[in-house]
This record gives sequence, C-alpha cells and structure tokens, in this order.
Amino acid sequence: MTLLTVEGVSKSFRGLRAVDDVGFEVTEGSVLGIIGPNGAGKTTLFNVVAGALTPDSGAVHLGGRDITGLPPHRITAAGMARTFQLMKPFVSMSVLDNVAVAVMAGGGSRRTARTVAAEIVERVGLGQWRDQRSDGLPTAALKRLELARALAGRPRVLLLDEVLAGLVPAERAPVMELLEDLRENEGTTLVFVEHIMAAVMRLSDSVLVLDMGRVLTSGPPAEVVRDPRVIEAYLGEEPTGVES
Ligand SMILES: Nc1ncnc2c1ncn2[C@@H]1O[C@H](COP(=O)(O)OP(=O)(O)OP(=O)(O)O)[C@@H](O)[C@H]1O
Repeated sequence: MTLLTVEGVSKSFRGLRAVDDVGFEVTEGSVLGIIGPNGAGKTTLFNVVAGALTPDSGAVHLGGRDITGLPPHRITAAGMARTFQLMKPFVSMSVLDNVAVAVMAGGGSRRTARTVAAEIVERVGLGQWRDQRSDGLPTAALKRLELARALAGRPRVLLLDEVLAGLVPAERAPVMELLEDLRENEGTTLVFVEHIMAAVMRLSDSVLVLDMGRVLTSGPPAEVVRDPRVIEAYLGEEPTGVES
C-alpha cells in the first residue's frame, strides 16, 4: 500500500526553483533514499513534506489524507516525524527529559512519558547518557537523541535528514542497524536524505535522485548508482562514505 505520495511539488526562493515539479510514492514499510549533489533541493523537499515549508504548487498525501501545508505538529499527529540536520534539543534538559517532552508532544500522557522515554533512550543506545544535559553530548549521541525524539510519537513515516553525517564509520553502523530494526520489527516507513553512499546502498529499497531541483531518476540503488546521468551529476563532488 502506498503510504506517502508527493505530487508535482515545486518551491522557489526569490525566483530560484529549489524544488521543481517533484513527485514520488513510498510504499508502507519500505525505505526510500533521496540523494543528489549539494544544492539539489533535498532539504527543501524534506521541509515541504514535513510541513516546515508550504509548496508553491503540488501536494503531499499521507495515508490517503492531504497534509499539504498543515503545520508541523498536525503532520506529526498524522503519523510522520522528522529529524533535523541541525539538531535542536532543549540544551539545559537531560537526554531523558528531552525525549519525555517529545513523547508528550506526540500525544503520550504526562504520567507515563518518562517511562516510555526511558525505553526509547535504551533502544537508541543512549542509556549511558540518559541523565546528562544534552548540551554536553558528543555528536554521535546528539544524533541518537535526534532519532529518539523523532521516534517518541511512534511515527508511521520517519524522515531522516543526514542522520549519519558527522559520524565516523564505527558510529554509523549501530545507527544503520537501528534503522533496519525499525523497519523490520515495527514496519516503520523510512525516507532519508543521505550523502553517504554505502548507507544509501545498504538501507534503501529505492533511491530518488534530485539534481537542480528536479528528479533526475529513481529506481533500485544498484541501478541508480550505475546510471551515467547520476555519475555526471556528481562529477566534481567529493564522494563520501565509500570507506564503510
Ligand atoms: N530559505 C532559503 N532561501 C533562499 N534560498 C534557499 C533557501 N533554502 C534553500 N535555498 C536554495 O535552494 C537550493 C536547494 O537547497 P537545498 O538546501 O534544498 O539543497 P540540498 O540538496 O539539501 O543541499 P545540501 O546537500 O547541500 O544540503 C539551493 O540553491 C539553496 O541555496
């Protein structure tokens, strides 16, 4: 069943078409990787899908419901959560409390929020940091906190914006395992923007390639990376993550 449908979405900034007539569909329980060179429009597209930006035209449907232009909290309530490239935890709060706030924001009760949060904190491997203030966390732990907060509302669709960036290969592996676990054991649908190709190849069922705001191609990862148009779009860019 198609869970997420994006139809003909466009978004311009002062005349620059950052996203130009982009459409795709994501089947429930599948994983879509979105790739493209710097400035291709990936983050803008994400922001439109997650409700942080209203598109100039086009529509986003989640589970058959039109969610285009809804405020982010209503999109969260409809079953979609996202992580941010720049993480924004409540800095003076502990890891546990940050997740508990997200549980309550996702509709969980105040009474059980800390218990639910404690389970999520363990699940994402943050147990040792649970009572630490979030401003003292290293990058790898901050990334996990970002994931934990997104998971707090038990989303059907999780949008991940470069969750592996800034992590060394040894730190990436457990995050990838967690994403695989979510998909396999909870049926969570994942849509992720990622520059690290090894992760895109490993995690995605299909890949959407953006270039200059438009869909260049889409398909299974092994086909997409061999596509001469994709290789050409990436010429001049440093390949990242090929070592892992
Ligand atoms: N708020 C904004 N105001 C003006 N221009 C913007 C804004 N956000 C993005 N852009 C422009 O839109 C284009 C697409 O940017 P976007 O950040 O979506 O690309 P991206 O594929 O996510 O890039 P990266 O991989 O570097 O994160 C770029 O030319 C960018 O400069």
